[in-house]
Amino acid sequence: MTVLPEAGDWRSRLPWSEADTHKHARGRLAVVSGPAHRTGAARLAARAALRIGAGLVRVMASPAAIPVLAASLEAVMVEPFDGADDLGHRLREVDAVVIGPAAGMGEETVGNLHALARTGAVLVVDADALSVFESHPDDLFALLDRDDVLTPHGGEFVRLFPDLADLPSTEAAAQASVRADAVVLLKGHETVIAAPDGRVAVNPNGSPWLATAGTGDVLAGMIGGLAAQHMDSFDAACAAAWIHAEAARRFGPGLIAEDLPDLIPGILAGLAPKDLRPS
Ligand SMILES: NC(=O)C1=CN([C@@H]2O[C@H](COP(=O)(O)OP(=O)(O)OC[C@H]3O[C@@H](n4cnc5c(N)ncnc54)[C@H](OP(=O)(O)O)[C@@H]3O)[C@@H](O)[C@H]2O)[C@@H](O)CC1
Ligand SMILES: Nc1ncnc2c1ncn2[C@@H]1O[C@H](COP(=O)(O)OP(=O)(O)O)[C@@H](O)[C@H]1O
Repeated sequence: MTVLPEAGDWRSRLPWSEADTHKHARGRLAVVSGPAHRTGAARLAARAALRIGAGLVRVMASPAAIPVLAASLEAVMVEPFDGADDLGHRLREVDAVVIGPAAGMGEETVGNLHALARTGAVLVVDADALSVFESHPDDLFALLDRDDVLTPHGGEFVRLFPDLADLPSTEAAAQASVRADAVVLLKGHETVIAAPDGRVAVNPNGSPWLATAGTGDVLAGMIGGLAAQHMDSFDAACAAAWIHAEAARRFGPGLIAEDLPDLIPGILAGLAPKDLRPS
């Protein structure tokens, strides 16, 4: 088991911009939104993904949700889709997708995940897109590639891996990752990240200020944003967990999820190579 040091092994693998880059090359991420009255979670994830460096971020939504999203997003783009096949078609050239935050517990979420699995993008699967598979978790695992990332909190973990839930969290995450054949980030006061090749890390800087609604949605966006920049998925999950907790630690009392994305640049500035730091 590897316990991450303060700015762990992933630090040297953070995706810093090349001089000749452009927004498409910096990484294209999509976030699938919930319906019109449940768009906040996708917006949190999308903003976090931009702040962590993805070059181009789109929120995909039903036509009814578009006016709500368009009224509250600027740099994040908004795009309607009409059913799962259309979603998969529109996202055939993205690098990573976040699905689950407030996505809904219906067959629509299952269908969307099936379509996204065919795109080849790295999938960050969170919240409802995990819980909807409670009675048939193997169907979810069959859709995943090894570089996809599952991000359950404790309640979601029990739904997918009921027989592992009483194990110590490192062992539980490690076994879950092998079973799902994907990266598993098990959220909690001590977040554990496991990859199917046996890597396991415990995030060292957790902050209880994160125990507030929507912070997990931000984390999903951060992982997606790093994966979209072609960072290895396990490293992306480790880096995102550390930066996320560091943001909460620096902000302290009164933190709400909306605060987190705008704290990311200051943390990245401290991790950047000297020539890329703000002057
Ligand atoms: N701004 C927005 O739009 C936001 C939208 N959001 C969206 O809302 C939806 C519901 O999200 P959710 O996380 O509350 O959902 P869900 O897992 O169904 O129920 C929670 C139940 O599970 C249990 N539980 C056990 N362990 C747990 C743990 N470690 N952490 C948490 N729960 C744990 C616990 O049961 P208990 O143990 O208390 O019996 C609890 O009652 C989902 O779509 C999400 O994306 C949110 O992201 C917030 C911001
Ligand atoms: N007591 C705690 N100490 C440290 N981190 C916590 C604590 N409680 C929750 N967190 C973190 O807060 C985030 C909550 O995510 P999640 O439960 O998915 O919330 P939401 O669905 O509301 O976005 C996770 O990153 C989790 O690790």
